[in-house]
Order: sequence, then structure tokens, then C-alpha cells
Amino acid sequence: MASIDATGLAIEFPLYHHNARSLKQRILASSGLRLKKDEDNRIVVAALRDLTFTIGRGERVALVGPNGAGKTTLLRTIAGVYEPVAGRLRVEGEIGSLIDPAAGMDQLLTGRENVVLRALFRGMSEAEGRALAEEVAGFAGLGDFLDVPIRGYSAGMNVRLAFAMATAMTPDILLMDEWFLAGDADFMRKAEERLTQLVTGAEILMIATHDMHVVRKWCTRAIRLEGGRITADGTVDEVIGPA
Ligand SMILES: Nc1ncnc2c1ncn2[C@@H]1O[C@H](COP(=O)(O)OP(=O)(O)OP(=O)(O)O)[C@@H](O)[C@H]1O
Repeated sequence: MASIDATGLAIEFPLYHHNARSLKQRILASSGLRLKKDEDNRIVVAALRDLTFTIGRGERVALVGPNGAGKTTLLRTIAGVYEPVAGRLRVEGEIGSLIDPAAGMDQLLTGRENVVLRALFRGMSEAEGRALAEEVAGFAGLGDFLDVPIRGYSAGMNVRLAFAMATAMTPDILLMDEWFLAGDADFMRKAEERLTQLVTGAEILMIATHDMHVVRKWCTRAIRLEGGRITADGTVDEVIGPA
């Protein structure tokens, strides 16, 4: 059964600066302390600080909060991209990730090869992978580009391939960053129905968004992040106010 369980979770990114000394002085003089020195005396951004939450089966969670609050960092951490510097994170269930379109794709391989590889990785046979590639290509409308290395794709083609691939298999946990909802209008019309199926099929949805219509349409719970911390966690009405 899908679940996400975080206790005291923290993520930090080291910052490098040609004039680290003056930066250090300014940081030490500031009171925000989002930028701080770590144990090795490096300056780091505290992207996520002391997050504790549990998400269970059936929950559809919106991550809300201002730019730089830590929403995408939290999604990427749950997807296993970043390693916490403190705390504990336990994720049960297969993850489908609509966060970074190029993540997990080999730029030198064609769209078809990438789909087959992903299918094999998920335990499907090569024949199933090839059938999936046809299905993905049809949905993404890639035409001949399916057999071109993906480094030759436009940004929009990358999004369409990533979307078609991630939505071809229903995951237990669906992680989504909002820009996936802002593609080319024709494609998004086609994508919307599929997205709704996927959202309702997944056991857990987590979506980072600034769009309160999306929050109200899909989510049952909202977590507000500010400065890397959770400042509110409750029902959608409790966290973003009634419609
Ligand atoms: N790879 C990285 N290296 C250094 N700092 C990073 C990195 N990724 C994120 N950060 C920093 O971590 C903080 C959180 O960023 P994040 O992208 O998670 O915010 P967000 O809430 O998704 O913002 P937005 O709404 O603008 O997408 C920011 O201060 C950002 O500058």
C-alpha cells in the first residue's frame, strides 16, 4: 500500500561563490538563516527544513507556497533525486514522476529506445516495451522523431514524450510539477482526460502548483511551504481558504 512518511526531513544545497568571504559576512549578518554554514564551513541553502508529515493511500496533496519555498525540491526528494542531510524519509509504492521531462532519459538514445529501456526497467518484456513505444509515440504525436535521438527534440517534444511515457503506466504515487499542465493547448486538451484518469488511478497524488483551480479540482489536502518549512497542513479549505 502506497505511503510517504517524512520525519525531520532536511535538504541543503552547497553554494559556491567567487567571493565567498564577503558572501559569508553578509549571510552571517542576515537574520533569515535560510543561507547558513554547514559542518564543513560551506555556505548552503537550507532548501527544506525539518519537514514531518505522513501521506497515506487515497490522499491528493497540493504543495503550495511562494517561489523558492521548496515545492519542487520536496517532489524531487521523494522521487529519490536528492539525499536528505537530516531526518528520515520512507516511501512505499512505485513512483511516477512528472517533474523533470529529461530525467531518466538517455539523450543519445532515440525516443523509442528510451521507452523500451524504461519498460524493461519496470519488468516488462521487450515485446511489451515495443508495443508501449508505439502507443507512446501515437499519443505524443512524435511521428518520425520517435526514431531520432532525443537530444534533437524541441522542449515541447521532450515534454510530450515524458508525459506520454509517465502516463502510459499508472504509478502508485504520482508526483507532478505544475508546468506539466501548461503545455501546448492542443496537446493539453488531449492530455487532460488522460491526466484525470491517472490522478484518480494513482493511490497518492502530490502536485506542486500555484494554480488554486487545480488545487480545488484535484486535491483533498494542501501543504503550504514557506522558506523550506511547512507552515500549514490541512484540508484545501483550511490551507488556501474557501472558494
Ligand atoms: N540544485 C540546486 N542548487 C542550489 N540551490 C537550489 C537547487 N534547487 C533548489 N535550490 C534552492 O532551494 C530553494 C527551493 O527551491 P525550489 O525550486 O524547491 O522552490 P519552489 O517552491 O519549487 O519554487 P517555484 O515556485 O519558483 O518553482 C530555493 O532557494 C532554490 O534557490
